[in-house]
Amino acid sequence: TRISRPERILAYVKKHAVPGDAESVANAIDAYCSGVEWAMNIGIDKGKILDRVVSETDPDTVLELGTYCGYSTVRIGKLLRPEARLITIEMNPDYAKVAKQIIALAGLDSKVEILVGSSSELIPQLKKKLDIKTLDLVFIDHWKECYLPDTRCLEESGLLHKGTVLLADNVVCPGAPEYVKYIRNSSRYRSEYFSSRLEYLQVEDGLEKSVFLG
Ligand SMILES: Oc1cc(-c2ccc(F)cc2)cc2cncnc12
Ligand SMILES: [Mg+2]
Repeated sequence: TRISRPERILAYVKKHAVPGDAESVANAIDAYCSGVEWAMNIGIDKGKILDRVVSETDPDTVLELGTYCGYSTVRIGKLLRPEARLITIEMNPDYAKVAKQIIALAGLDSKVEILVGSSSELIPQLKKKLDIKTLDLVFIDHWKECYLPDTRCLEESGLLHKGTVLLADNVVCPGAPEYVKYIRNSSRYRSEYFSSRLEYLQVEDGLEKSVFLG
């Protein structure tokens, strides 16, 4: 059988990126996915919104739900201070295998920890397993049906503090209606929608930024 799409992306990055240069890794993935074949990375336009939210939040501890090939992991990781930590959860071991190599190529492996498994099982273990107190930023970009249950789990696990930022991808396409309904109607969050484009296409999509009020 042919190699998978993530493995084709990895091969392209190995050929075209500069080891240790995170920006060249992200640019290589964008070049491949714009020019050769589409893939579900956050992409350039939404990526710039992600960059701005990460820079404004300047987090010590970040949780990403949904690693895929590690594109957003690299985009976030390259903006973090040296002592900051980024935990990313991916349930597909084949995706995680590729992401680990892409994150290492970007020179970010010292800041990033990839956990392979179900977010609903791993979130309750974060405090104990990873000596984490609370999260400063959560980037939600996995299966849309998991956005709301995982957010409830983050609340109940005591992982959110006053001011924690949740940033959710794909709130328009493919859409996360239950999550959006909950978060926009909850008095425990202040939410803001950032309209953009689906990665590498002219279709509308957007990010929902929600600040936990405690
Ligand atoms: O950014 C994304 C985009 C799409 C997607 C797929 C097919 C389509 F037609 C449109 C959009 C799916 C995703 C699944 N998980 C995380 N992120 C995703
Ligand atoms: Mg996405």
